[in-house]
Amino acid sequence: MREIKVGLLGLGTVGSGVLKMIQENGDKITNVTGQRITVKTALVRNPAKHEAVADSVTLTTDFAEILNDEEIDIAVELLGGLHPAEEYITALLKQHKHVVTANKDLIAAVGPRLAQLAHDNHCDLMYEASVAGGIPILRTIANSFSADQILEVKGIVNGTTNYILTQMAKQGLDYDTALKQAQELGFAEADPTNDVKGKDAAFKMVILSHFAFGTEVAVDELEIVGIDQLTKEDVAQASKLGYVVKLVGLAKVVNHGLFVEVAPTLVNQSHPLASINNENNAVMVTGQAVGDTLFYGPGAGGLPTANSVLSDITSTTKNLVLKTTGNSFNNFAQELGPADPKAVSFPYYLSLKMPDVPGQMQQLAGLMTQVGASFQQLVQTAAHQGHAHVVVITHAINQAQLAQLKELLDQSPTLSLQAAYKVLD
Ligand SMILES: NC(=O)C1=CN([C@@H]2O[C@H](COP(=O)(O)OP(=O)(O)OC[C@H]3O[C@@H](n4cnc5c(N)ncnc54)[C@H](OP(=O)(O)O)[C@@H]3O)[C@@H](O)[C@H]2O)C=CC1
Ligand SMILES: N[C@@H](CC=O)C(=O)O
Repeated sequence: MREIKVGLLGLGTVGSGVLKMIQENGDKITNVTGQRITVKTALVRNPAKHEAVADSVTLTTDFAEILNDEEIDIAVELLGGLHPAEEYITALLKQHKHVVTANKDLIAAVGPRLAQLAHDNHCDLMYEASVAGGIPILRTIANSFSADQILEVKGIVNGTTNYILTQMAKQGLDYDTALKQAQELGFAEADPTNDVKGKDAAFKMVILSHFAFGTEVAVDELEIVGIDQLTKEDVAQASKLGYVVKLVGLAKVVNHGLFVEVAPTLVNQSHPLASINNENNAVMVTGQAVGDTLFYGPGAGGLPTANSVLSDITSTTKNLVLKTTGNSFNNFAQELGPADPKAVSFPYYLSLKMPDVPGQMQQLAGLMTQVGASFQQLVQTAAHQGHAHVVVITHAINQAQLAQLKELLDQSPTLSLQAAYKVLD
């Protein structure tokens, strides 16, 4: 039996989970892979923080100790952020070390370049944990949907925002307290801006799109709206109308074009995504042959994410034994342009403020008619300080109609659009 030595880059929430699993589940891992996997060295910023594990693993602040250690076969990058992660992974692959990472920021930005570099150096580069934490979704799409045409992938792919929304809706917590709890529980990124602004979910949708549709999408090509502008009033109003507000990522092929978006969405209470609470994630994959499938589990947290990292470590270990390293994690590639905005339709929830004077509703109805939109539901809440608040759910309108309606409302001297969220029934 060979000993496969791992170098860990990072010993935080996920890194310490990986170390714990390797140390505690060693026998099971050996049973499955036929090899003994051990962590030899861990790169950290502050070794004093990690004294508890100092007798079982060498702690270092010098990346070269892992890069130049010929005994280390697999390096696991769990530092987070673009730099120095990109430089370290590049150097490791050039040094013929196999790499496992959970870094969605990096894979969404330069994944294809790193995959090519891995291939050129006959190395594995795997990143199951980069999407939806503990849900094994990337390998499932790559392996189990290999022959089906995927039509749509949608879901809740950020644990922090789902935790915040759940705690606000069910426990009545305010936004800041819920975010603080998500940070303390290890769900949020070191800087949670990307979580709450929807960018973390967008990175994951970029990676999912690459696997599901074979297409490279740049994160700055996506429409991204976070939860930081969401009001308690909209959440409460949605609830009265029978909806739960969730941060939903959606990627869909429409007429040979790809539509990808991350935005707060009103999800009908009877929809499977409505019951996904706290840090849990769920990804719905719709295939032409298989129909709708749903994958559910913890989307953040040390041990659940570590389990996905371990699935990559054990896969790479098996490849090492079989001498089959260097194959791409995702083999599907095709060109898809952006979807025609006129072909992508959803009902929308519109929240509007207007002076509490006669004639405003007629004006709104006039603008809606101008773009070919119509009311499905309309609720007028009690006027306050001379202003009325009106909530509308439209029948399905396409993205071009929505953009036109937003423009008309922008030009209106009296009607003010506060929020526009897509509706999933
Ligand atoms: N937390 C989660 O639930 C999930 C996280 N991920 C991803 O996993 C990765 C790790 O996340 P997480 O464990 O939460 O992050 P943490 O912030 O908890 O841990 C980061 C670790 O990296 C070390 N580190 C950071 N920068 C450097 C550096 N320049 N040099 C040396 N060491 C460094 C830190 O050292 P020190 O301890 O000394 O400060 C720490 O041990 C990220 O890419 C994240 O997006 C993916 C899915 C879920
Ligand atoms: N910050 C991320 C961690 C997992 O990817 C999240 O909250 O989902």
